[in-house]
Amino acid sequence: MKRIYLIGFMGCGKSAIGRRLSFMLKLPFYDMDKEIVRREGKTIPEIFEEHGEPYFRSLEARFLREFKSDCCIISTGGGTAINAENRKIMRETGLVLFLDAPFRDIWRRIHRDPNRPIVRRSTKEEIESLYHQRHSAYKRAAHISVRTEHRSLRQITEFVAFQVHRLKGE
Ligand SMILES: Nc1ncnc2c1ncn2[C@@H]1O[C@H](COP(=O)(O)OP(=O)(O)OP(=O)(O)O)[C@@H](O)[C@H]1O
Ligand SMILES: O=C(O)C1=C[C@@H](O)[C@@H](O)[C@H](O)C1
Ligand SMILES: [Mg+2]
Repeated sequence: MKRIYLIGFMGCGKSAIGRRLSFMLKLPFYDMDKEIVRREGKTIPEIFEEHGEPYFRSLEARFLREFKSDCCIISTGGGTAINAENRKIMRETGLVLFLDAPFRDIWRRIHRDPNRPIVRRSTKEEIESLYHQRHSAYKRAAHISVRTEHRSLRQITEFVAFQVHRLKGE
């Protein structure tokens, strides 16, 4: 089996679902944001502040280009799927699932989190506009979109696991 990528906007649940899915499917789990933080020895706000956003984007692209393992779950960063080369790599090396959450759920989850530099530097209106701008890139990247509204983390994880088994059986 190839890789399973989770994509979507900040706070849609990529990290939370990825961790649960890895337990359920007994597959290794990689959270791209955490891998980048570990490799750089800096937090994401520090990387943005000290080196700028383009440098962070280059680290995401390099992670995907150089990553070697198969049969694993990868939670991407919220901006990973915006880059066309990243989309191509993900679609060619795995199954790409878009966790499609409504903006009001997203905003409730992220607006007080200091670890997301884009949220820290923007107004609610700016984040909402970014959410709409990015939506079509997530759709383009994904093999499957999963609507998360009114669903618990457990329900979403079970639904994603079901989709993975269904596609494996085809
Ligand atoms: N369907 C859901 N029901 C309840 N809580 C949720 C749901 N989805 C996500 N959450 C919670 O919202 C918070 C943000 O989720 P998470 O960190 O997984 O987002 P993310 O997509 O990884 O964001 P980022 O792109 O910034 O890394 C977490 O506390 C998570 O447990
Ligand atoms: O949506 C984004 O651009 C980001 C999302 C997070 O996962 C991190 O990758 C970082 O905070 C940038
Ligand atoms: Mg995350």
